[in-house]
Amino acid sequence: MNHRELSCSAGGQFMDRGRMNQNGVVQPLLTDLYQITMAYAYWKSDKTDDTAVFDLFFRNNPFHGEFTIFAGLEECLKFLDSFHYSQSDIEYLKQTLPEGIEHEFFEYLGNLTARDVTLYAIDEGTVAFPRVPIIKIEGPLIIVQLLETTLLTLVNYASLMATNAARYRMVAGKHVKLLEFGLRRAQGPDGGLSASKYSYTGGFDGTSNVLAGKLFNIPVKGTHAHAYITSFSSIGELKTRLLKHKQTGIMEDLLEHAVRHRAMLSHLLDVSTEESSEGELAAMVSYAIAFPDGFMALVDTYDVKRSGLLNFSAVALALNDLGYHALGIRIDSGDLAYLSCLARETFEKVAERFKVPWFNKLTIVASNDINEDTILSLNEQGHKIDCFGIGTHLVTCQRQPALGCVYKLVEINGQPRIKLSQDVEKVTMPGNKNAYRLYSADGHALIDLLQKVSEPPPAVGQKVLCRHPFQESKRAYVIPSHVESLYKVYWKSGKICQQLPTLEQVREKVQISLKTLRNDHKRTLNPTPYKVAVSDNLYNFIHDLWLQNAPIGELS
Ligand SMILES: Nc1ncnc2c1ncn2[C@@H]1O[C@H](COP(=O)(O)OP(=O)(O)OP(=O)(O)O)[C@@H](O)[C@H]1O
Ligand SMILES: O=P(O)(O)OC[C@H]1O[C@H](OP(=O)(O)OP(=O)(O)O)[C@H](O)[C@@H]1O
Ligand SMILES: O=C(O)c1cccnc1
Ligand SMILES: [Mg+2]
Repeated sequence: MNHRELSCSAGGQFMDRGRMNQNGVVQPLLTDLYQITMAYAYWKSDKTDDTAVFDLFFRNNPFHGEFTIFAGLEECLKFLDSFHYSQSDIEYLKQTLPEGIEHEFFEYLGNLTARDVTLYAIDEGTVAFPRVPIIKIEGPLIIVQLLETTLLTLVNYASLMATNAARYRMVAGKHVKLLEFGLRRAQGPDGGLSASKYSYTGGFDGTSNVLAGKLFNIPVKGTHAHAYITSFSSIGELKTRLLKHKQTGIMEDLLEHAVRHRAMLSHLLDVSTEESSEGELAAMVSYAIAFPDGFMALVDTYDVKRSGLLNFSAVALALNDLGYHALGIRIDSGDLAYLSCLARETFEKVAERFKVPWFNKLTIVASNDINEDTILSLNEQGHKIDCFGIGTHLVTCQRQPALGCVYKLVEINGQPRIKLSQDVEKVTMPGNKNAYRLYSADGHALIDLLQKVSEPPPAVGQKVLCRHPFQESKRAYVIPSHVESLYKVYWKSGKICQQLPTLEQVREKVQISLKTLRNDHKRTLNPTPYKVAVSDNLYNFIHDLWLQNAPIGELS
């Protein structure tokens, strides 16, 4: 993989070309061959001056949900900014495209940029709904066609991942920490980086992925693996037992403190020291010496109750003697509800007996194949987990591995285009459209409305007829208390023309935008679909065009 310039852009300011760093794999050849063969055929048929409008949208929300978080916009803009076929790209295409391609076409490709393209989009981090284009792109037909696959790959997984993360955040509640641990299981290195970035956007608090931390300025967090515990089998293996007292600076034997506390704890917790693992104790002592201010230990390697909690508490009390406060534990197997409650009870007993009130507040991290349903079930059972570490099912989007965003031609040279289908849901909405979100007086989003660009926007306090795009009898009057025009011009005349938010700001936007959705649209089981409508004018326009384009069959 050729990551030429893996780097995140610093957001928050207008970006100029010099600052436009992008994952090096995102380049014009990261596309399907058919975009380039079509480009040649368009060029041959003298369509270089044709202008087109394409809509980028999805038809169904993922994960049996009724909302999607739009993400990936900043990467699309960086791609437009850097769009240019290099000399070696052109050489490769010369060898790869069928023989007989006129050399002037390669010259044309070599001079192509996205300067004449205009891109409209909904803000990144906003909730979005089926059939409402999240990006609308206008410009010379050939260039806007060539952008299709790359824009889709930049938006599809990003939005899927941000939506998945937002759903985990909703079920976990706002007080529980969520960490993304998925790199080892992700769809390759680039998938892993995107997963870390967009799970943060969706509401995770950090990642274990160090490169993602560096590139995107996401908090990086972590504990340790079972290997660390199992690499020790006895206290005799400890090469050092000494740790400096935090306040006095005097070196003390941490192991000696831990062994003394362990003996006392074994009565309090009713666990025999013989049953517990000496290797685990040695591993924890050595880890505590390495990170006296950040001691967080895995307690499930042998037995949480009979070994892990006893050893952890002994080492944490030993650290306390030397002026340090441990952070907590991680549980990575077994019944996470039961074991987290057991751990909290243990900490409460220790807090009381040893007069260390902060022991009550030790962090309990849980991991091991966690998904949305596990969290819901743990919530029902009652648990004392403060932080979930989630890998596989988050990053692979277990419940639905792809979002079906598509990119469809809706207008060419000012003339609308419609794609018909036996499946009504797949018929495209023709023409250049604007999108509005209408809000009720209590601040909730009521409906998204698509109109032809020539129509005046809906006005606050005025009745608007909102029609189902395909079912004639489904319509409703809406009197909005607030009207939001969903599109902003993000790219025009070769420049990004909005101040781009930082990743942090996009992450905040996700939560703000989700708050505007009624709870029944967000519930996990059978959520209510959010309404997406068209104006009466657009309804008639679509259906007239449909009749003009659908052949009339003949029965014989
Ligand atoms: N209280 C609980 N309620 C519902 N699901 C749970 C609960 N505790 C754990 N789980 C989930 O149950 C599954 C248990 O996984 P598994 O059967 O592999 O057991 P394990 O504890 O990992 O076993 P091992 O000790 O062999 O590693 C995980 O997906 C975990 O997230
Ligand atoms: O379970 P996930 O949601 O994917 O979270 C990440 C997992 O990765 C680590 O162990 P790994 O799975 O590599 O090994 P183990 O489960 O066999 O200990 C960690 O201990 C978690 O269990
Ligand atoms: O830091 C951790 O605990 C971690 C990181 C990656 C995978 N599993 C756990
Ligand atoms: Mg595992």
